[in-house]
Amino acid sequence: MATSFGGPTGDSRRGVASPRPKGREAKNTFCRNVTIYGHCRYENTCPYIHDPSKLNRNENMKKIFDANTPSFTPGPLQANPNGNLTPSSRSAAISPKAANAAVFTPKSQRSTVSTPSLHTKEPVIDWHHQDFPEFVPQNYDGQMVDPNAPGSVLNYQADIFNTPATIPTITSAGHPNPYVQQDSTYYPNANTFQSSPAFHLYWPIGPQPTNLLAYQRTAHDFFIPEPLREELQKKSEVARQILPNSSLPPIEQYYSLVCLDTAQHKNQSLFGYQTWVYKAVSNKDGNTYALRRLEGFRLTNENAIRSIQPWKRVLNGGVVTVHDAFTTRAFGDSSLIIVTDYHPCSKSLAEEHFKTIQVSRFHNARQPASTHIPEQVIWGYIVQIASAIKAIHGVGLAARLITPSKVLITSKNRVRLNACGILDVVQFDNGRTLSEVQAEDLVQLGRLILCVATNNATAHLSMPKSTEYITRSYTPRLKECVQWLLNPLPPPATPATPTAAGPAQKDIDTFLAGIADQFASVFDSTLHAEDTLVGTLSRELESSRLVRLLVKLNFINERPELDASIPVPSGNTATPSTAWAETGERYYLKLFRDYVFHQVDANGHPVTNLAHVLDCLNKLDAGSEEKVALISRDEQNVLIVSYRELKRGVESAFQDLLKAGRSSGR
Ligand SMILES: Nc1ncnc2c1ncn2[C@@H]1O[C@H](COP(=O)(O)OP(=O)(O)OP(=O)(O)O)[C@@H](O)[C@H]1O
Repeated sequence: MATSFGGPTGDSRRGVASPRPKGREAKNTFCRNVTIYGHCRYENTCPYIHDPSKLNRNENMKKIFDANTPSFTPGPLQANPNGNLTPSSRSAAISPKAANAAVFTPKSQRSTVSTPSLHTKEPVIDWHHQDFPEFVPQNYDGQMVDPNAPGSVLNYQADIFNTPATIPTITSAGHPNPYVQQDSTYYPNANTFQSSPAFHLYWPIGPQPTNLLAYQRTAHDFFIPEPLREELQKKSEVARQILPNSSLPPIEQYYSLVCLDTAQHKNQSLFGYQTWVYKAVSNKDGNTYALRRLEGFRLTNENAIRSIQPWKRVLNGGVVTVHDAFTTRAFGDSSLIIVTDYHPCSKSLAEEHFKTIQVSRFHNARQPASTHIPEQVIWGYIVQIASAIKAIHGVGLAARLITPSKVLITSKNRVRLNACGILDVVQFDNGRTLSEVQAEDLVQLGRLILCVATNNATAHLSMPKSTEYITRSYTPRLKECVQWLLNPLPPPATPATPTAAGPAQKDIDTFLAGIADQFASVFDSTLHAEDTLVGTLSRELESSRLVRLLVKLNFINERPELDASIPVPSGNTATPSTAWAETGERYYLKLFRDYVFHQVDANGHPVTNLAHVLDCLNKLDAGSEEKVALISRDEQNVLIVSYRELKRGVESAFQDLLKAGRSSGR
């Protein structure tokens, strides 16, 4: 393709020199760079005329520079009683239908600048214009229409903090969502997006990286950070993994079981049964769940299995949500199945912090890993688990199993209590009171912290050694916290210990009050993490918006089967039309595609500039009034259109496609 951004408009972005005019032509031809950009970079060498007074007023010139020719400059906006800003004078504004009157005929050999004109005598292109409600950005120019005085305009730019009450709602009415205007087959549930923010304020939220060089910033600025992308993709991949020749049977509505628990040695001491953990997909909702199977469990009391019901209502960020419990014979025995949320790529605290070594052929043991765990990480665990315990105790339950192998790390420093509710079923009649098992939760938390901090799964069995390690490696605050949790009775009150905050009792509320300062610090870290994620999300929002636009453009551009015509239904009968031919609005779009993606530099080398692409697509999506010079592939014609007209063309063409698709019953 001989795409070049030359011609008299060659002054444009790529700085390509004008092609040589033929003979006398230049003498009477006004330079298009001046017409389009107001100046010509190559004035010294460019053979075209740059001073309008020197121009021969022949017929041709009159046609281009006729004073009566309406200009593209939008007229001043005026507020109408509905609160919309509209052109003050119809004649001064460009009607969207002006695009219909484009004199541009790409197949012709004319080489003059074709400026859409309302007074053109050229035959009107067969453009099946649709009457779409066009999105007109409103209320962004510091001007708002005063609802109390229709027609008057408020200026709220001066003090945005003091005027919101007087600003008419910047809500769904003031910030129409681009997706709402789309056809519902393309954007199902489009109406649910009503309250999304202004879509044409394409400015990244949050701090900008300043110490990066331009070439380093491009991808970094626009896309999701690499580690996060990798983590999310890995999780998605793991969640979708299946075993093609698996012999595991489907259980109830759960199928595609994959065993997550690959350890040969099964620890039966926690539940009293051999356990297995599977990932499975539910055919009811398509979601993936974790199923824990207790092999050989026999249900002797119907009420036991019902004790899982209150756990379904524990929805806490620190607890792996429990969904169901039932018994099954699908494995050839009688097994208890507990269904919980599945967290792909998660590890238990034991897997993370204790190394597993094979002691004998049948027995593995967890050994200390060598790494020292930073105190902030430990406080993060304490705060998250304590808040989970608070939620559990708050509904009259007890976690009952807070051990390193049953606390899951689901993402960086995010922990959740796993296997909750299982002991309530399997030890239903054990006769322990609620306060006993709740007090036991605090002791188990103390033990867990001790083991994790010392990197030793059996640290609680050698207390003096472990306490000495904690004294050496961590602050007295952490040591006091662990001691308070482990002691059966509260220790003597000191200002730093939780007992200082209340009466001498040992419950989760007293503990939370005692570690309030750590809560504040963990909460602050969480807020920072959230800010970062929201910033990332806002970037991805832009990406997803542009993907939709790109998909639309690609639906429209150069459809081979529609190159000559497309059946456009008129009334009930489909009539053939030439609307898809390259003389309609699609021709603009095709040239626009060249302008965005197929630019070449002065040497004819491809330009792959992501910023240029994003800039153009953002303007197209916003329907900006800015004009763009599109050059035909044979370089003989230049077409000047605004992004707004291009956007209208995209909408119109896309609607035609949807109608054609529906009429063919697809
Ligand atoms: N809800 C879940 N979502 C994702 N993975 C899970 C879930 N529950 C457990 N797992 C994973 O399944 C594996 C086995 O879990 P399990 O609780 O049996 O731990 P374990 O280390 O085998 O403990 P034990 O020593 O008691 O056998 C672990 O790797 C754990 O990360």
